[in-house]
Amino acid sequence: MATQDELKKQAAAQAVAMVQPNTVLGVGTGSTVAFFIDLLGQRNRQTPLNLKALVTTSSRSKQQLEANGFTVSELAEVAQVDLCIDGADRVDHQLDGIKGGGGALTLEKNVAINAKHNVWIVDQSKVVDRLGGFPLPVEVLPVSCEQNFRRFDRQGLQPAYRLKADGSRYVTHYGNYIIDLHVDPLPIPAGLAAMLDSTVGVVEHGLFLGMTDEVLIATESKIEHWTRK
Ligand SMILES: O=C(CO)[C@H](O)[C@H](O)COP(=O)(O)O
Repeated sequence: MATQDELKKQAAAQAVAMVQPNTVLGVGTGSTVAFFIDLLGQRNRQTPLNLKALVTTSSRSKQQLEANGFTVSELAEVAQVDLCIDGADRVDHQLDGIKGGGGALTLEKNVAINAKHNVWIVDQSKVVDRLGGFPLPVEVLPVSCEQNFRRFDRQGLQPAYRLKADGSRYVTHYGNYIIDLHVDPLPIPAGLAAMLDSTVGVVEHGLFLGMTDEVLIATESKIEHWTRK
């Protein structure tokens, strides 16, 4: 039986084959994407891809890309991303998902929304019938985080600040906190997304609805290839 890491690597390898030379590539964050970056580096060393530009969604991925010989640009420096490859924490059969387990949701959503084509790479453990089974991250401004925490609590969303190993609050790349909501399954994801989108002090949330075009799912027997209808 393949390990979870072997499955992640298989999905990553398939995504590497989708990258076209002379394009602008977006690269996400996470352990599956980490396999993608190393395999992309291998391919680029064998046959240079001459990417026009490459943007990424975290300092972790940036470091790894640079270690693989890539030059990384800021999103603001590129007009549009041709293809974005990212992981996901959960994905349902409508290709909606929960992301942000690694805390990079704000930049991930900004890169994804500015990409012509989005592909998620996941192993079979991420697939769900109904979105849930994973805390929903919400990035909040520190200035109103307590009010929003209490608001989420009153709404029954079971909020918890994301903490670091030392017990202090996790701080995002942009200096904000993450409140994880523990609702499983999410009853009406689109309604929750709309509520969060209109909550002052919420910077972004991990509901990625209608955003990805394809999902590559590594299962024991094959790579399933789901595309948005
Ligand atoms: O959204 C993310 C980071 O914010 C990742 O894409 C998501 O957490 C999946 O990570 P992994 O491939 O390690 O399971």
